[in-house]
Amino acid sequence: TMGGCRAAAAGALRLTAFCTRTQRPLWPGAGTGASVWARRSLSEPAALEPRRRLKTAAELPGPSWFTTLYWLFIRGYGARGHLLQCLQKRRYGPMWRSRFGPFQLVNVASPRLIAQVIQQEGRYPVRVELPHWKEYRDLRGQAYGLHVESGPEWHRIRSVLNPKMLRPREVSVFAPVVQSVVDDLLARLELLRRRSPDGATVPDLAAELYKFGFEGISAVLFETRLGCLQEEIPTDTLRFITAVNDMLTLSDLVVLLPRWSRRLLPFWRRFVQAWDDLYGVAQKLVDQRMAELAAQPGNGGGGEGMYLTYLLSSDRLSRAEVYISVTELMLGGVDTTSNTLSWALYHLARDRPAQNRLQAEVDSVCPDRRPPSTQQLGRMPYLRAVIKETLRLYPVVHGNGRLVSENEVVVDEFWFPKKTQFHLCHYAASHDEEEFVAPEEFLPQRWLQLESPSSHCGRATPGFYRHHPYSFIPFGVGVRACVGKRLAEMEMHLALSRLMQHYNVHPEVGSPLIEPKTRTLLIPSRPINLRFLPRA
Ligand code: HEM
Repeated sequence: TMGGCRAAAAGALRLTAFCTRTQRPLWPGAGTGASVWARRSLSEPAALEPRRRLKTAAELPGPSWFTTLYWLFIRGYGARGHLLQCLQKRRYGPMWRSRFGPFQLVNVASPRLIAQVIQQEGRYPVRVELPHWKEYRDLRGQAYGLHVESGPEWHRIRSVLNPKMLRPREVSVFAPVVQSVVDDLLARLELLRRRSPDGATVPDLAAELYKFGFEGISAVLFETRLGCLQEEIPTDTLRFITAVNDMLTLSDLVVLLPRWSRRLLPFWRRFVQAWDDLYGVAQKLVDQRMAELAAQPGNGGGGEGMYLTYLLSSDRLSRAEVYISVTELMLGGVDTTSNTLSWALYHLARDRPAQNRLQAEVDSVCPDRRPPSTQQLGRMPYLRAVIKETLRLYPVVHGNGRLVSENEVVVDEFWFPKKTQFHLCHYAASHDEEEFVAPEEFLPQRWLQLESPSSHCGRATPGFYRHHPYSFIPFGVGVRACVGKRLAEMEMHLALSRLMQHYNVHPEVGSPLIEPKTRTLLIPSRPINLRFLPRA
């Protein structure tokens, strides 16, 4: 399918583009710099088609900045960015323009259109310019790192980080250390559960799972256990977790506020402080580990050992780049896996048949509560389906970005100049009822081929649950996709399977339904408390 889409996108590019020349861009920023006339060579297939006039961004429907402000601040969509995607899609169709502070956005919310943008993203795709992140890095003289860096420089860093992070075989090297972190998680949940007044409830599960995420990524990076899941949580861990929260909360706000407001309002100062804390903790851990490595005779590189050892021994990153890469990997590893796991458990607790089925699968592959190996995880399709379904309902990255700087982009009958900022509406796409039957329901079985409720005479209706591949891209796609995908999946699969071996999970008595909210990422709007009852 992806090949087909690629061909379709290439076909669209081959069309001769006839755009009306406008003296002044109808939509500020849309036509600047590049010529509005886009002529492309007439190659064979396109020549047969009638000449088509391509429209410009100015012809897209969309709300004014004033209307957006109204939605964000008066109607309360500021913390419900995911629902704003759906609302605007209903109102304007699958592609519309909007403004977010200084950013002019072209929103795309159908998988077909998202695929077209991604397929034209070029060699060095950029998600979004993060001027405030960049400014902070400049202020402190730090390297830019993956999120801020672009072009061949970004690619160089990725090519160092990728090999040991994204190849399944390489990532399975980290399985034993992740298993030991899961041991700690189980012990920690057992302690909390026993200590609670009813002897079962673990309050604010996501908070515990943050520590699991942090310990997991740190164990992989540093080959050292920090003890985040112990009784006494290291102060640096708390500092880091608080700083992640502050930075993510302030990031969207700081970028909207004019510079002059920084002397009057506390936000920029707090944003800088949060980054100082994040970077400071990472730098300290790297330095500690380096001192340990230097003290160990015979441990002089070769890329053996854990991730940091590998990064340092590759010699392709400067020290400053190692610091910022480690900061970013730790940042990526905390909120993402923890919230996804919390939602998965939240739904399993409310869906007894789903939980039974998952437990039965884990028990049959790993009898006697033996911890699963990575090969055994591969034989647990329902486990993987539960995580997928959770990410479909709650994509932590609910909206992604693409700023295509190398070429112009054609999406359906629209032409966009270089440097157009696209907003890829992951949430709207994965909740689209044209793609997913009963999109608001938690139905892990939709990911298992051939299972469908509309089976006829005992035979499943093939394709009942089929969807466009780009309607579900929680980790992004292409060369800029999530670098932590494999590790995140391994962590979530190991933790969830082992939790299922040990506990029956129940909702708190009388607990309300919990909606997600947006705080840069999509997270639960209130703490998820669950009861953990040991399995007989
Ligand atoms: C449930 C777990 C996770 C989800 C859903 C997720 C999702 C994403 C998404 C959607 C992107 C943007 C990709 C794109 O633009 O195409 C991204 C980027 C990134 N993620 Fe993750 N992520 C997860 C876990 C992690 C973990 C555990 C780490 C760290 C080990 C991590 C590190 C990163 C980094 C460093 C980037 C930036 C990559 C670049 O710009 O080149 N993520 N993630």
